[in-house]
Amino acid sequence: MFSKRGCSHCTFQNCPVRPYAKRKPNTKQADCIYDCLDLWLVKWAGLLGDGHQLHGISTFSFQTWLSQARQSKDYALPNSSWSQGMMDLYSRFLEMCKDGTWKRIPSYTWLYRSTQLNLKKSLKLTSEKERKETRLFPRNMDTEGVGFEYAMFLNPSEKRMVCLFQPGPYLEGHPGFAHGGSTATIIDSTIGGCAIFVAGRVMTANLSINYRNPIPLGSVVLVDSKVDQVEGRKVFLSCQVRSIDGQTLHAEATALFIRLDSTKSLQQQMSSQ
Ligand SMILES: CCCCCCCC(=O)SCCNC(=O)CCNC(=O)[C@H](O)C(C)(C)COP(=O)(O)OP(=O)(O)OC[C@H]1O[C@@H](n2cnc3c(N)ncnc32)[C@H](O)[C@@H]1OP(=O)(O)O
Repeated sequence: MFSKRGCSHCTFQNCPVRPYAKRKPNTKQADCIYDCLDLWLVKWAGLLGDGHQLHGISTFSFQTWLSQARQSKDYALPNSSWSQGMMDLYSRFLEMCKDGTWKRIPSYTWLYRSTQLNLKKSLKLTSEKERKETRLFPRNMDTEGVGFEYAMFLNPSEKRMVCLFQPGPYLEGHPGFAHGGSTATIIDSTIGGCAIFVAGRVMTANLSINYRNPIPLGSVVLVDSKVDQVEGRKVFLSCQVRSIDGQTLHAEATALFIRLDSTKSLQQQMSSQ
């Protein structure tokens, strides 16, 4: 994707602009760099194939591309902030995906894109514009490694979802340890993801957590959740948070999720309460 030579027009190193990209007549070098960055975002977001020319890209607003790029970026892929422990665990689960037992769950800045549920018609809580301006809470930081670094894997036959979680320095509670609220967030997200795959549109009605041992910032823990029972619209789940070696139990939780009324939009559901 990247031209090793850099852009012949703006000299931006590692510029993705291909040799075929033509600098528009009378374009200043700074403008050219801006075009190149726009194109880089387009490429990064996988929004255009190789045959597309630079020409015309600059007519799109940078903010629009940034928003689309964010929504299209899969945040559950390894990045340079992942520790060796995180990488090893990730590789272990990827290996288990090969026979189809486990599935890697991509993660975007919008929940329902992550869960691949087609809820476009029923989810009318936010307009398209509002949706672009909101972000899934655990994916609200762009800088890699400072907040929630996590990747989830689903075992559909066991109705089980695991989450590899590496809390960064912005999640600090007591010095050096993850804030209990961040632990609750990752538990809720993991259990919630599991409930969504089993029951569709759900919301957390109850989440009960026992904190057993603090989680050091930068360490890697495994959040392991499963569906225990489904009774009508109620989905009961449980979860344990353990160190990679399984020796330390950091937290355990139980939760109740309620499947939302499928005949109503989320907005109708909310306004009827
Ligand atoms: C991958 C990332 C995943 C991210 C997941 C994130 C999940 C979240 O954070 S969701 C946000 C936090 N949750 C909320 O804001 C939910 C707020 N609560 C609500 O909106 C509603 O109370 C809601 C939707 C849960 C239930 O409302 P409603 O659909 O009207 O159900 P309702 O008729 O009251 O109750 C249905 C049944 O559940 C039971 N129930 C409802 N709430 C509870 C509760 N807290 N405890 C025990 N039972 C309950 C009721 O007693 C009833 O039981 P039964 O059928 O036996 O009489």
